[in-house]
Amino acid sequence: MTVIHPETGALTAALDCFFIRPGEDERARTAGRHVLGRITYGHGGRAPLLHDGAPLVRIAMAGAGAERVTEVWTTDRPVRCGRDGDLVYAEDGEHLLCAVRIEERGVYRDTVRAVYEAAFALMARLGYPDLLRMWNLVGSITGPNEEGTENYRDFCVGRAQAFEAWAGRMAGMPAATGIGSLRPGIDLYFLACRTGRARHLENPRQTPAHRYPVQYGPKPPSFARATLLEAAGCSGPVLYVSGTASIIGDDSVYPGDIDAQCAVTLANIEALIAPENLGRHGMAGGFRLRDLDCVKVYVRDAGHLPTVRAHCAKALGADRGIAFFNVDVCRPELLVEIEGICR
Ligand SMILES: C=C(O[C@@H]1C=C(C(=O)O)C=C[C@H]1O)C(=O)O
Repeated sequence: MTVIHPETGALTAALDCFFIRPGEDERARTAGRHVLGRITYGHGGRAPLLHDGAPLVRIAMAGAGAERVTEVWTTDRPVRCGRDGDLVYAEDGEHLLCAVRIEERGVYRDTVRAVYEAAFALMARLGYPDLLRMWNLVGSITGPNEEGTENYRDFCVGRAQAFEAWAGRMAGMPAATGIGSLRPGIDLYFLACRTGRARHLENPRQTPAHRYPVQYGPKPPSFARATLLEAAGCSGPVLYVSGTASIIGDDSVYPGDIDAQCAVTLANIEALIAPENLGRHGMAGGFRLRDLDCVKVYVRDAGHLPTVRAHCAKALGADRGIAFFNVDVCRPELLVEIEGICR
């Protein structure tokens, strides 16, 4: 159930997310609520810091001439923020948002592992052991590191090692995004919650990413296709949908064909969020494409943007305030990727 705020008329939920663009004022949406974090997908990237009582993450995702978008996370509970080494975080008693940046380096895996383990340790120490969503914005994602290994594969090794080291202490791998950014280095931010509310889902059309064969890299990507956050307080269940692309089984399909890749990506999401798939995982409920909100769409070639916009408007609704970014996807042949939140 979603509740209307008595004064502002805004929809309120225990944890909420919305986008603001240049010239828009966040105050109409934050009245009576507390900000858990702001993530600016803009022109410059910087290490995250604490600003106005919450983490401020700035990631280079908008090219020259492209519009900046800020993702604002709010909660109905008071927030406490802090810093732990390079990590900045905010917590509301139910949820934790934390962020960190890894500066450019020749090889990423050991640092990725250390940073992930530091985030896991913070989550455990503050009492939010269940990771529910991770975003990994990787500069030159399909480019080589100084050993000649692709940066994404290098990143996946460190992340997998962190999950292996914490196996038994973590309730599985959550929904994620692993996407290109426009600046060297890796920006990461995570959402975690108190124990027992997060359930992870796979997609009947896709091989679980953590079981991809070795041809895609020495360690498979550690993530689930979606994470369902059970209701808390006045909100209904929320489904966090991972970055989804034109992959069937473990194969990238329709290389070079943007229309077909859009269709497959949207069909993958439709199958993932459908009542049948939640039922398969022993969960009630389900969603349709038009329930997707806070949608971010990543498009590799700027020339494909109009086509992708048209596909998304048709399938998701023209009025959804979708954010589009012209960045690389984690496999060179993937032209488009879509993520969002169903509620
Ligand atoms: C597109 C895929 O993976 C991408 C990479 C992810 C990661 O490594 O965290 C998560 C979702 C996608 O952004 C896929 O494998 O289907």
